[in-house]
Amino acid sequence: MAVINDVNGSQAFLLLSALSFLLIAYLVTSFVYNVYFHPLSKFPGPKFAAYTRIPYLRAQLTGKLPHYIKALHDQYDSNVVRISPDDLSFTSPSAWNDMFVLQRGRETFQKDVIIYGNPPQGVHAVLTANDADHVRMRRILAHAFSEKALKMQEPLIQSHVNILIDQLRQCSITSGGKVDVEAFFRWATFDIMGELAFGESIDCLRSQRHRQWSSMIFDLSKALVVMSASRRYPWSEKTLRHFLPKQLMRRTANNAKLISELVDRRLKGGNEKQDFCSYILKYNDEKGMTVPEIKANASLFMAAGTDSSATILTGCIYFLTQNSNALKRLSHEIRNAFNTEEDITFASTPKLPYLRAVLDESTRMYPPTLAGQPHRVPKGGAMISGNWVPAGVAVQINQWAAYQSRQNFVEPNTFIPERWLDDPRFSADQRDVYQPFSVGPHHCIGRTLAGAEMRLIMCKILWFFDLQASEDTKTNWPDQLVYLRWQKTPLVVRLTPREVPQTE
Ligand code: HEM
Repeated sequence: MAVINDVNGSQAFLLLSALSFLLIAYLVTSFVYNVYFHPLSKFPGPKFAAYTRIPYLRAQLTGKLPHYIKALHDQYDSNVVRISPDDLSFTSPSAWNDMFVLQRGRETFQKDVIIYGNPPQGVHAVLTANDADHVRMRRILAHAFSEKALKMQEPLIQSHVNILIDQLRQCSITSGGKVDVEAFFRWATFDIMGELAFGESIDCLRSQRHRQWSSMIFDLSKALVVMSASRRYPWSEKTLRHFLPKQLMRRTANNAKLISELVDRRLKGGNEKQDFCSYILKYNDEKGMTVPEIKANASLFMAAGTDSSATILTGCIYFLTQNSNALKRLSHEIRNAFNTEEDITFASTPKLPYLRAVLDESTRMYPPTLAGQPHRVPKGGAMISGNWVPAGVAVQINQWAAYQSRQNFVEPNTFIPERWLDDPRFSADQRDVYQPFSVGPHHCIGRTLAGAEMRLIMCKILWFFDLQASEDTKTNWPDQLVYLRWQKTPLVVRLTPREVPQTE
């Protein structure tokens, strides 16, 4: 009996030893291959990141992905780094065109489905649609985002900006001047986009009813990051889904239902409003969009067209409160450009050069789009910024890392609007790398709208109020985690209503 046990024991020992040996051999071989022989081994980056995705996933799940990518670009002093076994990050200006602009004879770079995932109910909006569907949807949507449409939409947007100003005034009176502008900008941009996407107000500024919707975006983007990390491994996607907060999942489902009802109501409502649907209905022919696609796009507008502008506006207020010269110069420019409030319009505000510089510099310091837009290199490979990259590799441009790079900007970590005004101190700035709205066929369709909205809001705020930091303004406010978007915390500043010239 003892002999049999000994034989079994030694067989088990041999088996275990063989398995351990195979495992070690596999780990060593894959390390040596990934680090020294992989087609990406020529790119700079840490050996551990070349070997395993663990550092990337850790950064992603702890809300520090842009920080991780920026640190690697700084450490290797390079505008291309290998951030995981098959991911490259670029911060060079030419990478934008090389990746996103159509090139004859080359297939397009496709969005990395591991990151973007598949849409609920399988209906894609314009952002993730395949090339043919993208062209079809974009053709219809272009009418709703044209200069002409924007002109017609101005009264709607002005009315919401006026509500914002009234609400800020009331809040500043009741709270001794202290106002959390982060919340107000989020509510205002939701109200404006609700009006344009559904033809009715979500009314976050005046009522509590839908405010939860606007604050939910932060939790939702965390959940999206967890899901996208989990898609890396087939076993983890289904498992991790069970750990997402049930309340968030319930609220997301309720939201989707609400969006669907709002679109249904709008589609029944005819064509007299100046919102997006009026254009979609007018130009929707047999090659147009289906109702589920209209709903998917309405949902995208609420996600893409609200927090992005609100982030730049909040960042802009923060940087102005920390830079008294810039605040003084901008207040002076705005208050001298107009005679009365009525002069502040979509047509007049682009004429203010310092305002443009302040908004660009706020966007450079605190860009709202932080996902890096990971895309896969198409069949046949591609040249990106002078580097040959094989097919299938995931490539991205992380805007924050690119804008904070000393290879691209002089004094990159300092807020200096003058750099956008041809100040010779900044002649070495690589301004071409600054593409907050991306380039190519998928560039932001709401770019003109966002610019008009942000200029209007900034002008009206500095027209009606004196702005100052308050004792509650955190001086390190932008030190925030990132889950696709900055996880913004309240920004409490002092707004004091000022005497303004009255309309005759
Ligand atoms: C300052 C504010 C904004 C910034 C910085 C911004 C930035 C961007 C960027 C970088 C993209 C490309 C995303 C990608 O390819 O993965 C994009 C796409 C898009 N944006 Fe914006 N956006 C802003 C405001 C808006 C607004 C107000 C709307 C209005 C609804 C909007 C609607 C869209 C849509 C629909 C797309 C997808 C376009 C396509 O795939 O063809 N954005 N935006």
